[in-house]
Amino acid sequence: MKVAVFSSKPYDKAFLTSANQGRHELVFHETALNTTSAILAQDCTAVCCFVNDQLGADVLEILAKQGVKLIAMRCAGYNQVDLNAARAQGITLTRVPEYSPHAIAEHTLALILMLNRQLHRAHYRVHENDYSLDGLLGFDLFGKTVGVIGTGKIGATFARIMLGLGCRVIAYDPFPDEALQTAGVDYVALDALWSQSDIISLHCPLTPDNHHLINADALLKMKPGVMLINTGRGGLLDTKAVIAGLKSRQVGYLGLDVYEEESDLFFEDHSSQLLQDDVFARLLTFPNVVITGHQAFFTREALAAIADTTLKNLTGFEQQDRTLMHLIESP
Ligand SMILES: NC(=O)c1ccc[n+]([C@@H]2O[C@H](COP(=O)([O-])OP(=O)(O)OC[C@H]3O[C@@H](n4cnc5c(N)ncnc54)[C@H](O)[C@@H]3O)[C@@H](O)[C@H]2O)c1
Repeated sequence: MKVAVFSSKPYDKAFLTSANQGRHELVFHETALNTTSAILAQDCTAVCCFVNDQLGADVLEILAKQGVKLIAMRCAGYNQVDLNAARAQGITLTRVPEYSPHAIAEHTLALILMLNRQLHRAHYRVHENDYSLDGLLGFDLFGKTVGVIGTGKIGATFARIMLGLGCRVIAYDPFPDEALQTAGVDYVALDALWSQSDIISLHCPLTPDNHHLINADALLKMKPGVMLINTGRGGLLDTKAVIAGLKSRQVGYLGLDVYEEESDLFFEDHSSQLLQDDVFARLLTFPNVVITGHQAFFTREALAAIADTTLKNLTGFEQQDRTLMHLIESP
């Protein structure tokens, strides 16, 4: 089967080619999928996409007209896919529901430790022969309350890590996980999570219902100086409201691996260009904000698992064997 792989980086090519073993004809394109680049999928039965490829109704229509029958997402989230339009166009959707929840959960912990112990600032001080500690004061994680929003595969893994560090873990999820409750996680209402948490971490999918879940109202209910961590999806957090919270010190620390407008920025080297996004530029001015460019998933184990499941999805579609496929069901 001929497959156009969009937004492909050298590491995607390496892991997908290795998992493919020559079975499918993979055509790699560095460009992201959008209305202009969709033409590159001509003659392809499938396209393989990543988090910032555009899969709105307009792109899906172009793909369908060119004969594309399958969109194989090589990620877990699919908030950018117009599911109704895909169904209307008769396009099948697959994804990689699980690759390494540890990769994202461990990166979440890295952001927490970096912010708390000011490692980003300490690193530069030492390189400037400055060993003063003023301004680097942290706090013990032991005994602090961590609020986890969404306790699926990643949130549950993260919750267990924080329990292991001696934190009190509270969570909000419409579908509580009994095993986590047994392990010591208390499920609470959102308002209680806002008011009790020293650290709040987002691990739910972005849906129309929870866009800007963290907004000005929610921020007012939180403990002053709260630490916010978002490795979920950028749209879960109202960035402008959080910037106001940082300025008033209601938000004490902010760790982001995702950003609302990341599709214009992340995964590319823009170092010789001027940054045009003023909101993002403001975030970069705070000493208590750490941002990574959607790299939480980026471990060897995760990339190997993503490639393996993506190839199974392609082969399952070709063989019409649903047991091999991880389908995204229509709403
Ligand atoms: N930064 C990264 O590199 C990266 C990588 C993978 C996934 N993610 C993000 O992490 C999210 C979670 O991934 P997962 O594999 O744990 O998914 P999952 O499907 O296993 O778990 C999601 C959980 O969120 C819960 N949920 C849904 N809506 C909610 C809401 N409004 N409030 C609270 N909980 C809600 C669900 O009940 C479920 O338990 C993905 O949807 C994706 O957006 C980020």
